[in-house]
Amino acid sequence: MIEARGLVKVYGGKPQKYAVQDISFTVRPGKVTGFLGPNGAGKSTTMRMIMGLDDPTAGRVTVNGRPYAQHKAPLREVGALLDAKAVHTSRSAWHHLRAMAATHGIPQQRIHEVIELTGLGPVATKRVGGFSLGMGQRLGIAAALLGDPQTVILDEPVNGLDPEGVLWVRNLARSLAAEGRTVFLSSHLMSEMAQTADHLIVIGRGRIIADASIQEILDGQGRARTRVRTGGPEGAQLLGRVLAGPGVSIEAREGCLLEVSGVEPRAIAQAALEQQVLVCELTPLQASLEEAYLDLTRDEVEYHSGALAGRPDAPDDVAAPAAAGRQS
Ligand SMILES: Nc1ncnc2c1ncn2[C@@H]1O[C@H](COP(=O)(O)OP(=O)(O)OP(=O)(O)O)[C@@H](O)[C@H]1O
Repeated sequence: MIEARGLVKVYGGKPQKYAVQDISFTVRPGKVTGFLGPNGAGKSTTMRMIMGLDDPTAGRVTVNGRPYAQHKAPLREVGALLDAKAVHTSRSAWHHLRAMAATHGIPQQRIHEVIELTGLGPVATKRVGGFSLGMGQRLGIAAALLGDPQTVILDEPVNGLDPEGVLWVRNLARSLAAEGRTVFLSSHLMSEMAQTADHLIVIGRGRIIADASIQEILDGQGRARTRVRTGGPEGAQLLGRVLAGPGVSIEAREGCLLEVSGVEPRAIAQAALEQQVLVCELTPLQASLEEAYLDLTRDEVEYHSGALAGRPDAPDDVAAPAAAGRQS
């Protein structure tokens, strides 16, 4: 279990930079919790504070009831992959893990287990300097699991991995959670988190903007739309005019097809009945998770892409690709 209360991190310089601004959250055991946010949102800073690598400017964070530094055997409580490149490149994977195990009183048998678990067997005696990105990530995860910790923290674990590697990390995270461990993974990709996490904590510009299950995040968008297909274009036009009003958005897709938000499907059916408009289809559409995420973080991204920068409508445009990919 990870508990953060009133956590603040300010970096020096002028002006001072709030990397994390008064955040509180709990990461519970038995679940995969995704820590999701755009680049520069404060994910790595938060994870570094959890691991005692950065001191909070204010607030407190504990792992399994205590600050990291107060655990007698921290590697057995919490294992983390924060920077996969932070290893001696001249050492072999085996030597890297053995050095860690030796300083933490971990038996050699456990080194064999994590090498087996992470598929590093064939390269265990090779120099880490020659490792591919994927092998480096696997070694970082092996190191995180070395102490058989109750809590596992992985910062962007699928970054740079091939599809097989991504699937492997996903399955590993899920199986660790199924064993009752606390699993906390960061990512800036909703598509990845949607397939791995049970619960999401969304951060933007150092503030928590959502802390909920995936379903709750979808439900909370309030952007439910309804696809309405009428018997002919005149009916669609008439219905569009009747439904129009404050808070209602109506998009004409084709002659006979409307997408309506801000009106319940039943009220649409009622209006069609009153106007004697034949309705051939009335389908509730749910916002995609990607769309929900873009909506949540629209104002929280540090930098929009160059092509959009400077345009007054930039934040709205950022959501356009997801809107185009809406699923029914
Ligand atoms: N050592 C530092 N000194 C000054 N500013 C920093 C430092 N580390 C991080 N920051 C700033 O704090 C903010 C949060 O950074 P952080 O790395 O925690 O974000 P992140 O969500 O992990 O982003 P990314 O996905 O890009 O890694 C950013 O604006 C970053 O530039």
